[in-house]
Amino acid sequence: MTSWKSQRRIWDISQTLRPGLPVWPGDTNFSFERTWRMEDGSPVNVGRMTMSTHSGTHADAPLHYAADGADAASLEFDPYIGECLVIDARNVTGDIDVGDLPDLESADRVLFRTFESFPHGEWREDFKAIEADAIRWMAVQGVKLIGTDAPSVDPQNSKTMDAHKAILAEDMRILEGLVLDDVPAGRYELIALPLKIAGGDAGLCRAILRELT
Ligand SMILES: Nc1ccccc1C(=O)C[C@H](N)C(=O)O
Ligand SMILES: [Zn+2]
Ligand SMILES: [Zn+2]
Repeated sequence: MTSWKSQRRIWDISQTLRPGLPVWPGDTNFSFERTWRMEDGSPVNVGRMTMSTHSGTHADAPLHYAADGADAASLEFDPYIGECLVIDARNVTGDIDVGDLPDLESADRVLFRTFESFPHGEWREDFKAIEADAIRWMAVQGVKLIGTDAPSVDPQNSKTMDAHKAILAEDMRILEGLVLDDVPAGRYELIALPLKIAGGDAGLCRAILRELT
């Protein structure tokens, strides 16, 4: 038998898609059901899912926050694969601002851990967002992708979407809903490819971090 054990340690930073997955208030719940069942005599099991494009761990496509923005199927690979810096922002009070940022070590991709423990079982309205100034500051430093364990880079009640707009203006990319509980701050290889959904305003991701060589 082939052994699939990786030489380098891998952290799964994806939420598990399942019924009961916390979703943005008012958005579509995640559901999964079997349409063909082996116990009913089918030669195979086949399922069907219903979900929001922003379920669990996902990448926002620019189309989510710009009417003429790129859809999920048009997203480039490069922002979603490569070296990243995980920042521990658990002790930040309020939203993440420029003064909360450590030395970014020339990272192209930055992921923020804000939760002490990821809320797998409940929706948390009080998540930490990211200030537009902090986004612009990261852009100046060369950051191309911003990720967070929070469900959005803007506060839940935002009407102005300042962080998303700053990200649009800087042509950066976004990952939301990462699970970083077991990941010490530092540098990793990120792999988080969004699903290729034509017209999609976001793409669900299986996101992992891999130990660097
Ligand atoms: N599902 C929604 C319904 C209404 C308003 C926002 C959302 C979001 O999912 C926000 C989000 N994840 C974001 O990209 O910031
Ligand atoms: Zn989103
Ligand atoms: Zn977003």
